Amino acid sequence: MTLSIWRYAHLALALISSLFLVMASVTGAILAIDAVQEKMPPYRVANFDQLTLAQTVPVLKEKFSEISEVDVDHNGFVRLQGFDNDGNEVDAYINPTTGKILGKPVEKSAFVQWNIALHRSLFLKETGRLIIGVISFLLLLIAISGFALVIQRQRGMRGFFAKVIKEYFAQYYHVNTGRLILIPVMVIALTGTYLSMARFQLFPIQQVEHREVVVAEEAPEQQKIADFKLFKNTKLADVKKLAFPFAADPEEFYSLRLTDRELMVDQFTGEIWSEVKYPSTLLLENLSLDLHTGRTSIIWAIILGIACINILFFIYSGFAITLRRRATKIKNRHKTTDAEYILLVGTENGSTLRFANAIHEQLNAQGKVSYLTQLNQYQVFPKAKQLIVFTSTYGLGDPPANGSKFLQLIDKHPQKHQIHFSVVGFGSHAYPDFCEFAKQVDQKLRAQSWATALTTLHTVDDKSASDFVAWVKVWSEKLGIELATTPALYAKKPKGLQKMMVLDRTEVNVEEQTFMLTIRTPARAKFTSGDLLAIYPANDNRERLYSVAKCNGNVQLVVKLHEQGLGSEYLNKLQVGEVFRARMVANNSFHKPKNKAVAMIGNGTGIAPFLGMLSQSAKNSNNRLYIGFRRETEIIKKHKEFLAQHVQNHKLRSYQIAFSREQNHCYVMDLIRNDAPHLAELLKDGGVVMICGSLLMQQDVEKVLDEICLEINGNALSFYKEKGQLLTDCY
Ligand SMILES: Cc1cc2nc3c(=O)[nH]c(=O)nc-3n(C[C@H](O)[C@H](O)[C@H](O)COP(=O)(O)O)c2cc1C
Repeated sequence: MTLSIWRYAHLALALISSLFLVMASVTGAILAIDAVQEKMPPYRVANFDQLTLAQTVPVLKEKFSEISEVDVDHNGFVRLQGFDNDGNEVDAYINPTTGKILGKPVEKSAFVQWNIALHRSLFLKETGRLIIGVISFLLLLIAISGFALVIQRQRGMRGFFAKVIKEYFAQYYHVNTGRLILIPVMVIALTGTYLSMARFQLFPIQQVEHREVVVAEEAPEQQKIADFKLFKNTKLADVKKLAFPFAADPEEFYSLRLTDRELMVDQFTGEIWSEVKYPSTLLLENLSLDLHTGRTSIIWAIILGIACINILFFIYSGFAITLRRRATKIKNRHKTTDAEYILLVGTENGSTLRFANAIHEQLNAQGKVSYLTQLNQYQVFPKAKQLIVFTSTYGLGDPPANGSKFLQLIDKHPQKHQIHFSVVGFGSHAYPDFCEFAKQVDQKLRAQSWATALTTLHTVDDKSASDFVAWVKVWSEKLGIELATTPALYAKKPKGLQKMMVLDRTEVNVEEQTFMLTIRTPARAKFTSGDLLAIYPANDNRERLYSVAKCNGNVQLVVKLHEQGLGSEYLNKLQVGEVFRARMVANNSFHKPKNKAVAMIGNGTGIAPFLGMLSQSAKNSNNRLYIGFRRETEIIKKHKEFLAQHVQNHKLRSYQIAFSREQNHCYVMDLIRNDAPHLAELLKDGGVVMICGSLLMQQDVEKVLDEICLEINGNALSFYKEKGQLLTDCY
């Protein structure tokens, strides 16, 4: 319940303020760059922090005939206005130890000034400033509610910086960067709010007023400025401005502005005539300005810039999370009161709803009266025969947002007749309380007099379609209802499909029923031989995977055409020049290791990745190939040519081909047995065996290899498997 309040508050505030926040963040990031750039010119002298007024003022007085004021800015740059000894007007940054002119002050560019105006007031003067003030305050509330959400997600303050479990990109980085950048964002929001409040004079204004001073008519004797006690004790770094007396008149004095007070100082004796401390509101305003603009520290200015860019990312990822939660809509054809199958869903991020919806749609398609709704919509279902609860778990075994009231509702609305129920829990073993809420629901329903369990509690780990199918099988069998049991049907729809084009193809070989395809991938598709090409032949979520060879930068497939084979028939229909959508799937466990001796073993279409690996091999690689086919067909003659060519250019040491249906009935296992001493030595010396092809061949090959290893090396094949020396990709 509390989770929902924080979440809705966080979302509502973000919705209201997002447009303004985008503007404020973009301009804020630009101004942060400007703050960093401003510090680049080398006008700050090396010993600036140690210098006192007593060291500086006498030097300047000597160098310049007249000085009206000396300003020290937040960068530690000293600016002097006055006249030099030749009577020329001076307004420049100077070296406070020598009086040397270092550079001219430069006005901020029109672009930066435009950004400042937009950032401060949206070009709307006072109205704009008010809006910006409110937005700053909203940002503070967003940061606070975000902080509360992270604490809840991480189960308390202690786990605040504990590992975040990655569900998907937007969620993972929203939380991760959120907790890192929280403090700068809070500082930006708090200081922005304070500056606006000060601007609108929401704090009592205290004027800085000096007391009346009675001045002697005769000027006292001029003391040495370097001996003025106040000047000796005042560091240049604490000075904001020193205004010089106009003339050697006793009524004229030094006006000294420090960070926290203002002083009037006698020009002849250095005595303090009057001293006024700044009110705390003004000090706070200055501090807010320092923190909000990063004007005093280059590192802080950089952090502020990063925080501004991060706010933009928060806005994107926050809305991406929200859209994802709302993506799956519930559609019911029947009324609650008529429904015989009641499907209740508890979901936070929408994935559980996807599974429930798949069952709901199948029941509807079979003419069953099904009703799908959220856990919190639980009520009396007058015609219900079957009740199914699909629910995820969050926090400490807590319900998802839309199931917060469910357990109480069960007590509140007892059903009026006997109903069968079944509970499917969705969770993740990455969390300690695996499917805890589903367990509570199951127990609660078991305790109801009107409820009879149709199945035991089933759990689904990490949205696993095969876990879900295990429940589908049990439930549908008990009721005699036919439901799909192919996991791919319940798996998530593929994303990131890319356009690929068929460059070349061979005809299907009558004997072996195989053909080869050469496919061009988009430039951004990164892959290597041994990776998989995933195709979606029926344009649904049914996926078919093929091992690929990378030849001349293109994908090369060797496909066996199966009768009624969804994938192979689809590929066979593709013509040269045709474009289709697919994606590359990295298959890291079947990449050819570099700089190692490799024995490639396979049968039939299993040759495909090896062709690519040989193409990609360096010269003098220690590769050997053992491959089995039924008969010597045209395609295999082409393979032979390719292999002979690679032996010639030293990418392949040797190759052996077994034909099972030719006269001598040779199998891959026979080739391996014949080469037993070499294979045993290869494994002993750290070489790698790669197997690709049918599962049956893999079993047989592994059996033979095991015998060889035991006999010659004294170790079982499992010994080398554990060391990662056996890589397989069989189907
Ligand atoms: C912040 C957070 C907390 C979670 N806590 C648990 C938990 O305590 N137990 C559990 O089994 N799964 C937990 N999960 C995993 C989800 O229950 C699981 O991913 C589920 O499939 C999500 O379903 P939904 O998308 O329908 O909400 C948690 C996930 C997140 C993001």
